[in-house]
Amino acid sequence: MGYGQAMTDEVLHLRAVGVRREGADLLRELSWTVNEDERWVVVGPNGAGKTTLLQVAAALLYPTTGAVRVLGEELGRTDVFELRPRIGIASAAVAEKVPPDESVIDVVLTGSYAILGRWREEYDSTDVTRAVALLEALGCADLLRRRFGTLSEGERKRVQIARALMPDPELLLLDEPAAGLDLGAREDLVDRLGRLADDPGAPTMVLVTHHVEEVPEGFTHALLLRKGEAVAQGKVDEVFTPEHLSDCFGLPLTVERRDGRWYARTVR
Ligand SMILES: Nc1ncnc2c1ncn2[C@@H]1O[C@H](COP(=O)(O)OP(=O)(O)OP(=O)(O)O)[C@@H](O)[C@H]1O
Repeated sequence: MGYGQAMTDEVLHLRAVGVRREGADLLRELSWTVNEDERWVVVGPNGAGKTTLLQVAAALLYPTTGAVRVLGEELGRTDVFELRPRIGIASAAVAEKVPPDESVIDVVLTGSYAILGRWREEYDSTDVTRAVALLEALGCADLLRRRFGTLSEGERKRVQIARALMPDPELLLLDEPAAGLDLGAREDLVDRLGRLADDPGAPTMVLVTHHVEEVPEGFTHALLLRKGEAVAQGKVDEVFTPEHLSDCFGLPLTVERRDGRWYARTVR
């Protein structure tokens, strides 16, 4: 099949993608395909290129070399302003741009239009009902009148995910959703994401993390990144081996799976 012909269930396709900035290769020769019913985790050490990859997948960053197709549209040949509302993204970069005075309900509502800061948009009652339902599903309906700037880190993460889901995206990208959370908040979030992953009506998901412990049950595939290159990719249990993870993090690791969750530690 030629590159121009998208498979019907393909959501994301990267072919030999490179991203170069100031002489550094942030991504190098990366080829990757994500299909509709898959839930992917992207795992790798600091600086591996995970956030860069998510920016490309979100149609926020064009690759220097190679080709990217997102939801059937080829980057560089499509109107990204039409494409972006079909993609939900929750990341620290997005959260930083939220005005601290913005109410939680408005942070979620403005997700419909992939914009930040409420400014004279009109929302109908179905939008409000949906925003409230999403906040409820993420366990934070009681926060809807609070100002975003007053929330704890864990509360912010959940509100951001509700916001990313607001436009009913076909692709949901989550950049380190559990970073900065305490143990209880992490487990709560991992559990909720696991339930979302199991929902056949949920969007295709890609979740970036440093820790295999943060991979929710129900995530089917993994991509290991190191220095901008893929170390391994495929079904999660074929990728999360001691060999691949040791290679990815550059130290000897043992890995185990218990009750659907993953645990890694250094070999002593
Ligand atoms: N504009 C830039 N110029 C040069 N290097 C850059 C630029 N932007 C990012 N980098 C570098 O690219 C590498 C990949 O960054 P990226 O944020 O994608 O990694 P990451 O895997 O998400 O890292 P982390 O886990 O620490 O968040 C890092 O080493 C970073 O310092």
